[in-house]
Amino acid sequence: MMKRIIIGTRASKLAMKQTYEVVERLRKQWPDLEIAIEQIRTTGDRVTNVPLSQIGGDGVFVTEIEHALQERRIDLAVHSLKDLPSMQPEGLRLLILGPREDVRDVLVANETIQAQVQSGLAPQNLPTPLRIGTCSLRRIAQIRALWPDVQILPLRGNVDTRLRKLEAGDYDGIVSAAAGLHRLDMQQRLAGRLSYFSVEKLLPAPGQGAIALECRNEPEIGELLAPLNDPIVQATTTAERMFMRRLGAWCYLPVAAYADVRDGKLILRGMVASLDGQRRVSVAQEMAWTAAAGLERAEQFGVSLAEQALAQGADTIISEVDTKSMAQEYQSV
Ligand SMILES: NCc1[nH]cc(CCC(=O)O)c1CC(=O)O
Repeated sequence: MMKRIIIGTRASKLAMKQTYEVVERLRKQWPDLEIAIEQIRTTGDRVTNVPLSQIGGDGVFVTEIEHALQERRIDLAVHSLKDLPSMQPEGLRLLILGPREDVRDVLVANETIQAQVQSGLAPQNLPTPLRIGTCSLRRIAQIRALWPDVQILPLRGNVDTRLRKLEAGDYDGIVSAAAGLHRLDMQQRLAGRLSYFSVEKLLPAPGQGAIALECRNEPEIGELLAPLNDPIVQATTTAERMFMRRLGAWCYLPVAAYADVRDGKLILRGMVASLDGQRRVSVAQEMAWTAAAGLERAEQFGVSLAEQALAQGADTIISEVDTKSMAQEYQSV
């Protein structure tokens, strides 16, 4: 059994909060384990004024951390699963922590539409044009389907930066993952200004709300982390990520997927939409799920749902997304 481990993480508030959560869980499980934390600066942290897709797209928040794992400078990395590319690097594996945070996206309103948020956001009550900040193609496509006249404005940065830009009056509202706001205990501060999108209205990104533990594929560290693994969240997020991977969807495409397990059934929903919100392929499928079914079943399930989406025209929608021009401004997480 290992006596000491080094955990690598980004330095953002959200990343540190997630890391401390993991440290606490490890301490409970292994009281004698020595734990050190090493903060790692990623390309995504260094370059903040340029759209993510221009500085390398996929993996800008994780590549440096994965190198540190491969070079044995750290033993464990804590990530938001959503930030990880759907292809796993050689020699590294993922264990998913449970429980999963709220998977939904949420609209954070500024005072221009706060009253409408409280009365339920009927489209006819919203200002025209409604100015919404997001950089995610997945959110853009689905928000345009909900509110056809919406004006989408690019918005990047960590949670604090995004909220600061909202307070400055640049937007009527911004759309974020509820999980990030909840983990940073922002609900109180934002009370009365939050309007949650049901997953039916705005399907989340694969892995949204889940924390991933990444380590070398070696038995010693695997043994240490196994008790923290949540097999259900591991299976559902695996299905979501395989849906994404089969579509060849790098993080700048408008692709969404969400799975959960209810009454012994794994239900997976997937969606691909055009950026104008006009065309959409939505697919769903369920299978009996028990822990014994194994992850491979969940993987195949994600692939087969993606193939259904392709058969219904998802490939046309994907190929029509003008990735060159869109990639300059937006990403999809
Ligand atoms: N790269 C953005 C990112 N990565 C993880 C989260 C939130 C937490 C989560 O979904 O687990 C966010 C913020 C957002 O999308 O609004």
